[in-house]
Amino acid sequence: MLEKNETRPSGLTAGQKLIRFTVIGAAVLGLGAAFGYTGGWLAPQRLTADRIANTFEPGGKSHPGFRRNHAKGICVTGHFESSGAAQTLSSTPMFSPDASIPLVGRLALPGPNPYAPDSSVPIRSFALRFSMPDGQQWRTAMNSMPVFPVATPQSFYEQQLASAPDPKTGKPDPARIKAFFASHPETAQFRKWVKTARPSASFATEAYYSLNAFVFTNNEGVRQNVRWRVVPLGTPAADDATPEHDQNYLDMDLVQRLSEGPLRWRLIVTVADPGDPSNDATKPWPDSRRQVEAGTIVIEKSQAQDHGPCRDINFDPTVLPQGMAISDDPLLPARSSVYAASVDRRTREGLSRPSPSSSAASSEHSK
Ligand code: HEM
Repeated sequence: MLEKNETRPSGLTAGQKLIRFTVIGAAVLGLGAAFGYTGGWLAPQRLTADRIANTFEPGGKSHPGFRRNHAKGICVTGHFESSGAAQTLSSTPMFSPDASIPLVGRLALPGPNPYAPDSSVPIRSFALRFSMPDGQQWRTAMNSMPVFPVATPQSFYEQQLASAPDPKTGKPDPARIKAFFASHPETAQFRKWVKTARPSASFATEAYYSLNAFVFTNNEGVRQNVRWRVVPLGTPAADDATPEHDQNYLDMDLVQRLSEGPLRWRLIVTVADPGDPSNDATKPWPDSRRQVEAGTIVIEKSQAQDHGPCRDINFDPTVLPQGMAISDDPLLPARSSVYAASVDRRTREGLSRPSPSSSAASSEHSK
């Protein structure tokens, strides 16, 4: 309360007001510019997560509710049985001797089409989310090829553009793909692999690779660069998938195999030698590197992805427990932000509609 004889401050002078408004205006403009920069509106050529995500919607068309990449897939559940051997590499509770960790996974085909024929691509994928008793998680998304075509998000983007369907033919233009490969010699090892790769007729017979490098830290604080892969255990090779196979051959094969018992993969960690590149997924490490068998992945059940437990999971490979961290591989942060853009789009669009692949495996199968 003002005393009777007190006077109010006389107010700001015109000059002071001008300064105040200028400062407020600058702050608002600065904030807007920061949003604009982050959103890529100020620099249309700058590579953003949304711009990469758009490449999975060729011609501006998408399949609402589905993952923007690896759209056709099936959920699986099971657990991981630790051997204890990887405890020397990472302090994660998952690698404690005799740990048994529940998991939710997803087996899938790369590509944005949830109705793609199983024989359309020679690559299959396996994503896993391990949930530890103390609430920590390890999420990993692996592909069935031992080497990635490109090393950087920019090259990935260029490859996506080069292999997009030509609006005139509806098919990728071989000349553009050839030109991309010619200007990207780092794709050589991948091209060599892809020449002999065949689309397998089973998810169960494939090995799946982390491709990116990560850093493991053990209880003594020793840090080492690693990659990992999962290798099928006791599963004889299956035939190649052919165009004659049913659209949902892979799902039906999985359901059939699980009705006979669980499927198993060995989780093998490869430890880098000093000097092995950790920032370049186009360069596999030599086979002679130390291999540590961390344990066994046991898959017991499958569920259609439109109502299964994997549907809403973002298998972001940067979600890691204590004792694991991302490396300096530039693909990892890019993957994290583009997966988030994909999750944002698909969850905003509503629930995935049942796909042909879903209907083939709409009941749970376990033994
Ligand atoms: C910059 C490079 C990459 C980009 C932009 C990219 C993009 C994407 C996107 C948008 C999704 C869908 C995510 C979702 O909606 O949940 C996805 C899924 C997936 N990606 Fe990548 N990816 C990249 C590199 C890789 C690499 C190197 C691997 C292999 C190790 C990989 C393996 C997978 C797998 C397995 C899935 C399916 C996950 C699931 O089943 O939900 N990706 N990717």
